[in-house]
Amino acid sequence: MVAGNRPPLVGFAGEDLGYPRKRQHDQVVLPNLTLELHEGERIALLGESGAGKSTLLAALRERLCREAAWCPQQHGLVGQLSVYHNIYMGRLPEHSALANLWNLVHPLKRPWRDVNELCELLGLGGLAKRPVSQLSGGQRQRVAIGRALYQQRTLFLGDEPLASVDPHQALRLLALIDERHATTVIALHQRELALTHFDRVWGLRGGQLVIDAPASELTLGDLDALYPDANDQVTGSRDASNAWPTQASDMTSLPCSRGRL
Ligand SMILES: Nc1ncnc2c1ncn2[C@@H]1O[C@H](COP(=O)(O)OP(=O)(O)OP(=O)(O)O)[C@@H](O)[C@H]1O
Repeated sequence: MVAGNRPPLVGFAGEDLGYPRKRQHDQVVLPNLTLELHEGERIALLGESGAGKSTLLAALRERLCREAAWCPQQHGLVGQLSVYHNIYMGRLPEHSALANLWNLVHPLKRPWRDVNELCELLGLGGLAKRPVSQLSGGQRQRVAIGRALYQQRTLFLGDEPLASVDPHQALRLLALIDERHATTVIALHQRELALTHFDRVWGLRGGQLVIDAPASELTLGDLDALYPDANDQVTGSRDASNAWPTQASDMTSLPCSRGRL
């Protein structure tokens, strides 16, 4: 989407992002960062492990506060609690303490219905009562996405929310996220997906934002440059074993349906 002349939702102008340290110098991960996020943009955030994706997402989250739904890298789920209760947690602050306590034992009618509908869309139909500790990695990932969707915000920030799901599920989940959020910033490592399903790419390397460009103007080779090991891999070609479908309609396999300085 073209940002036009509208002011950004959030922007950094030559700012240092990183982590404060006691009795030492602060650790700056992304020095002198300048970027803007505009309403309606779908941003793929790429970079090798340790490049600073989580650091940037944490800074965006801090700025956007309650405007943004948040899907963390470590999921942050409570294993002993059911899928329902973990997804319900997305809106815990909206209910009274008494309602939340009651809901632990007797799920509230409307949230129970809404969460079950969401579970169907996420391919978790029939699992609402199951403890999260008894789910597969991909199912847990979908619960974490479900909890973020249940927050019902206009913005979605996700730290590798598609890391544990297969390519077909990833497309369906992305479609769900896009359907419910006007603006998204998603960290991921799937370069093809970044080019085919996002408007814009932010690429981090060596503490710098080295790519900030429309996806349509980039090639796989451009994204390879973000990864020092890329020379060992296939560049610009598609291995049939990990090729991404390009349309959500290509999918058939889903069972149902840190602080700034
Ligand atoms: N809480 C923290 N305190 C201090 N340094 C941190 C903290 N979290 C991360 N770092 C450091 O900041 C740098 C960037 O980490 P970050 O988690 O943002 O990278 P990333 O791109 O998200 O990596 P990954 O793909 O592995 O999740 C790394 O050097 C990391 O060691």
